[in-house]
Amino acid sequence: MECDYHRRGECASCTLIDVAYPDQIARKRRRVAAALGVDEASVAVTTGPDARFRNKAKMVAGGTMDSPTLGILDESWHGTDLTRCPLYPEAIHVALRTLSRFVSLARLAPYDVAERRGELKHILVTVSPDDELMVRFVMRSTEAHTRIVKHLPTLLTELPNVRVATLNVLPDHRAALEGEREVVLTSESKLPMRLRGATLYLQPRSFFQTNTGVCEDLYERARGIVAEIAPRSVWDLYCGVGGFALHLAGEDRDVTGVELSPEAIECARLSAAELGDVAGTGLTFLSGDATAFAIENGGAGRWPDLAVVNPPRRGLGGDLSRTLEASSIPAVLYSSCNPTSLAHDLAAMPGFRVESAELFDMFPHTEHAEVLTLLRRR
Ligand SMILES: C[S@@+](CC[C@H](N)C(=O)[O-])C[C@H]1O[C@@H](n2cnc3c(N)ncnc32)[C@H](O)[C@@H]1O
Repeated sequence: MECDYHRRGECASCTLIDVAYPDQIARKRRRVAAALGVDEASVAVTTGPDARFRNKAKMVAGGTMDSPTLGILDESWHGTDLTRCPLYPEAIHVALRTLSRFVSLARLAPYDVAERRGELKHILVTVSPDDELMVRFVMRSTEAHTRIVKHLPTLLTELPNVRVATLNVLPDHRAALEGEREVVLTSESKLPMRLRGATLYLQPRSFFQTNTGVCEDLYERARGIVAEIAPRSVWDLYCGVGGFALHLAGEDRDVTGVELSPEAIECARLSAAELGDVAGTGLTFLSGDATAFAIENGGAGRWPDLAVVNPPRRGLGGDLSRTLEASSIPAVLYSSCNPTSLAHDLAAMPGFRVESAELFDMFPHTEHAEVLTLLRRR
């Protein structure tokens, strides 16, 4: 992938950009195989385009109201504009150009980290497969709320595909992406992500994979694997807005999704209700801690035929790994974005063997790897 920002030394985010794409894949495949102790040739690989694949832009605001930058800050906190970053699709490029103008129009002062002055910290843009947008202004306070609302009609005229716009409040001076409080500025608060197998809904702070195309492939592959296992009952732990569970639903199958975020569960239930109209599903979504859920239900002897797990980067951790190990669950489908924590969890689950491992390259030009691993009880 060609990138002028990288060539000029302005951005170093894509650490593998100088490695030819096939070599990047070979390198990740080797790493996954080593982490799992399997033969490299057995690790199947799914890739998508190596440019314009990112569905979410997380831009740090810099510069001034009249000449803002949306991108990153350098080591002396000066803004570097990355609005033409080749990882983003055209809809995000257009949005970022328009949003730069909006910063000036609505008089949003970029936050100056060194001086602890200003309001606008980040602009976050997510694009759906239908090219609809969620736009979020992460601000130090609600000081600019009235001005954003006043000028919002102009933004919506210039970017008619904005479905959701919000103001997120991040008051403290810390290196966080977003704060707890979200003020929704549009009549809609959810962005529909119409995938091949189901429509998922994103609320402003919901997790979603950043590569929509490869994510669809991942869910479809999980559906294929699970169809062969044909379990009657499935847990989807760390289910987010329900991607795996919704793709695994079917007649004569109970699927229970568990997720910490109540907002994500609300979205998953909405998708399930829509899917129910078509398929008549046995889908249940619960908000809570995945480990506590497994311990409580397992303690009552309610183990499923299959557990799907898709934890954050830190992995399952000792308690959940040991609970799965001690359970009577015959198979686990583990989707991991971190081969290191995956290997660590597997070490605590010696009763399972790796039946298959597949690499889904969601994050070209970086070391990150998403791995779908089917574990069967020995
Ligand atoms: C990698 S994401 C996976 C989301 C989902 N499976 C998907 O396909 O988009 C991890 C999810 O775990 C959730 N999470 C984090 N800690 C959790 C916990 N202790 N119990 C349940 N869910 C948790 C996060 O909110 C996030 O939605």
